[in-house]
Amino acid sequence: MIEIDGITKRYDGNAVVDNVTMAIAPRTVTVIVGTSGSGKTTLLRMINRLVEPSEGTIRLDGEDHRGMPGHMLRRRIGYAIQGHGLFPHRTVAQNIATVPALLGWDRHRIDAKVTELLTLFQLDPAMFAARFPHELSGGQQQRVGVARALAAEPNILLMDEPFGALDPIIRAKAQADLLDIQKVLKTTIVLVTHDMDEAFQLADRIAVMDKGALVQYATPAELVQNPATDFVQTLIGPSERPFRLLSIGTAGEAIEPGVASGEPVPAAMSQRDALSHMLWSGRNALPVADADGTILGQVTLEALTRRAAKPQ
Ligand SMILES: Nc1ncnc2c1ncn2[C@@H]1O[C@H](COP(=O)(O)OP(=O)(O)OP(=O)(O)O)[C@@H](O)[C@H]1O
Repeated sequence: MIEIDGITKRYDGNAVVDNVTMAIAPRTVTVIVGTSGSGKTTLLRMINRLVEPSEGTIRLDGEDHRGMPGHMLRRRIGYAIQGHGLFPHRTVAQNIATVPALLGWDRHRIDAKVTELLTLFQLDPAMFAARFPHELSGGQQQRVGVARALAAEPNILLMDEPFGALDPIIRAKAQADLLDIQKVLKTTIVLVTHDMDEAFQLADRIAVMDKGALVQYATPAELVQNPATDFVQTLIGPSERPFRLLSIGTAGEAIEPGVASGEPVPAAMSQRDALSHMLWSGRNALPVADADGTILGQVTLEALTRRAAKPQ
């Protein structure tokens, strides 16, 4: 649990983060969004004390995070940034091993962790461990950056625009991989992004910042259905509202009994993508299959229309 309590950061008397209070539940993904300069990065960096708060408290599992020196705290909290920040003259394995080595892990444990993480991030250890960052693609460097942040098995991973430099296809894959990895490692993730699509794809809860203030902190669905301010409404994009609602539910959740014809869609597919399939194939119902290909029922245009509508 991360409890942020009345946290403020002032530079030259100006509050760039202003009295923010929020609680982040363990093993969830919280995404901080807002316009440029709204204080997102400053708020994130106060959690690991890369920026020292001017006022307020942050408690990690009940303990004031000022209870240990900043550099020790940062060894316990993973931190991944845009452009990955890898050390150019260290190999992939040495980069990933950075914090475990600082913590004094023995060689065997470090090697096992490097191999485990490279495998988890779909980078063959035999091929990648000894390479240098410049011998990797941008997407591979980004994965190594996140692997490095996770190496010391932190409970908390802070991510600042981690996918900002990736092209849209690699980015979508990186987002999906992050969710898979989060389910395995059960890390609490706090991620800053400009990209509302990314926020809706990843977040259990979204924190919206505007001029240093936290204007809404809610689930993606609540944000669409009940935006706290005009700013939140604008950020979501009024014409996007139905599609955002569909993007957070799966075809499996909209399933109904019945037999539809044609190629099935997976139950895990988002309702938004299911709608897209329907429109593109000119059908008004699609069969839905589980991971083994067993047909579970159908999803209909009518059901999706109902789910995309403003709640009454
Ligand atoms: N060290 C500093 N000294 C003075 N002002 C600062 C400092 N760091 C940040 N600021 C100011 O604080 C405000 C918030 O900055 P921050 O980087 O947290 O915003 P952000 O929402 O992450 O922006 P972006 O999306 O553009 O990265 C900005 O106006 C910035 O200029």
